[in-house]
Amino acid sequence: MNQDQLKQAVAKAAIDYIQPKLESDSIVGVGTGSTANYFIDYLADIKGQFDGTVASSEASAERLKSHGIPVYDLNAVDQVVVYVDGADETNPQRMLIKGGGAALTREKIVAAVADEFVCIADGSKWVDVLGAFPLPVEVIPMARSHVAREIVKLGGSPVYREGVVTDNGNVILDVHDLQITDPVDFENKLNQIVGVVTNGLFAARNADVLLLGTENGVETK
Ligand SMILES: O=C[C@H](O)[C@H](O)[C@H](O)COP(=O)(O)O
Repeated sequence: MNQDQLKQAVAKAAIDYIQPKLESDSIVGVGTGSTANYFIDYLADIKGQFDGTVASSEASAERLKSHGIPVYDLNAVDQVVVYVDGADETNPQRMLIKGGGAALTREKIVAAVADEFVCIADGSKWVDVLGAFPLPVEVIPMARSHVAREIVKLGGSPVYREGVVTDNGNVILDVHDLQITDPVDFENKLNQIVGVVTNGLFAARNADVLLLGTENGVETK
């Protein structure tokens, strides 16, 4: 199977995983990216088995609405029963790097609210040590140079993602040359830099379940 087929396989597996947990008043958290897009398309097949969704990006909200799936403001819901999203990297502890599509902050918010976080990823995302994928950091625009200098002090090489503005009106620095041996510590250190909104490490709040697409099928980690 190619990478696209693996993404479809894990998206379908996520539907099978969440379906028994859904009730007529359930709210499903929906992530962002190409794998999440497959999940959205499969979710359309079971609409009516849950109330609606909250989305981690404007793009996902639009895709959900195009399928006739209700999308709620997160402030208007009491509970998100499950959050399903892709990742750019995952380690064996289900700690993740996310934000390749610049949606990391809203993704982290929905993940924080959700009772359960199900990550769906093709096998190319599996690593022993996080950091080969440049770590996205969302930054308030006026703090960009300050944050970049502070990241250099932490041993990273920040690169401004030209032309990208997040759904929150901010910019992204992608941090290269990392080998993140203590993800919770590094996530916290980055978040303490003034001007950082958040970073793409999902370590303090890792995924509860990982559905990993491999040549041998979808493995549950
Ligand atoms: O900001 C984007 C998200 O974190 C995505 O979940 C991540 O980049 C993975 O995207 P894809 O499923 O397209 O590989």
